[in-house]
Amino acid sequence: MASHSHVLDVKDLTKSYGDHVVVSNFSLTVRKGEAVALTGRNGAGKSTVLRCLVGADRPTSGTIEVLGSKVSETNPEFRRNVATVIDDLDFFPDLSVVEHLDLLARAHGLAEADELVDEVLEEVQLVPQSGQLPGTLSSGQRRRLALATAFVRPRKLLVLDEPEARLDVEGVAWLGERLKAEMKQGLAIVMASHEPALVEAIGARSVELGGRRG
Ligand SMILES: Nc1ncnc2c1ncn2[C@@H]1O[C@H](COP(=O)(O)OP(=O)(O)OP(=O)(O)O)[C@@H](O)[C@H]1O
Repeated sequence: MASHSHVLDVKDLTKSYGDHVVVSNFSLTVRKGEAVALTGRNGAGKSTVLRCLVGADRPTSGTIEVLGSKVSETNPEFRRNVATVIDDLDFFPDLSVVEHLDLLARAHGLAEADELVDEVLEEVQLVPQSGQLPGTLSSGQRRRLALATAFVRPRKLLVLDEPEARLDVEGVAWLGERLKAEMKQGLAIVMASHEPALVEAIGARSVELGGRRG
């Protein structure tokens, strides 16, 4: 698998909802250590592309491969390679912050899960909230928890939908530094973003989506 030069290879992705063509013949390749920012107005199709990349939605036509494997939410190898934060509402209501991170780190069989969870909790500044349930967190804290879930699991491609949303200024700066460090380790990133400062901070290649209105 290490021989694949592209981490992500999207060819001629088209996605329609009924008669509404949201994304038309979209192609993209992303290499190891590279970041791509999907930009474009509200409704341009950014989230639609991201959902297709992670297997949460199916393309109408076209192909998507991650390290040479077709996208499949049920393929363990695909899930080991792709970490995603496209929705921060998907938490178990009765598991605390630390329990969410523990569960993920252990489920993915990461070595030294306890240490990793402690480090990530510290980094996202949720140590004081570690025993709280997701429903009792502020919206920015929930976003930090969502980001933390991506950092306690294996990943070669990170897919993020507006990761800056609801983060304070300091949080956006932290995220930029964290993503840059991940890229140095070889992580490929695809994100949708409305925050030029973040796109610039990580040196992401901008790809504008321009679907028609309506
Ligand atoms: N399940 C669906 N059924 C019908 N139309 C949909 C569905 N999901 C998305 N769309 C439509 O697809 C278009 C693209 O939506 P998408 O969420 O991908 O845009 P976006 O670029 O991420 O926008 P934003 O910047 O507002 O997040 C919109 O016109 C939206 O209404």
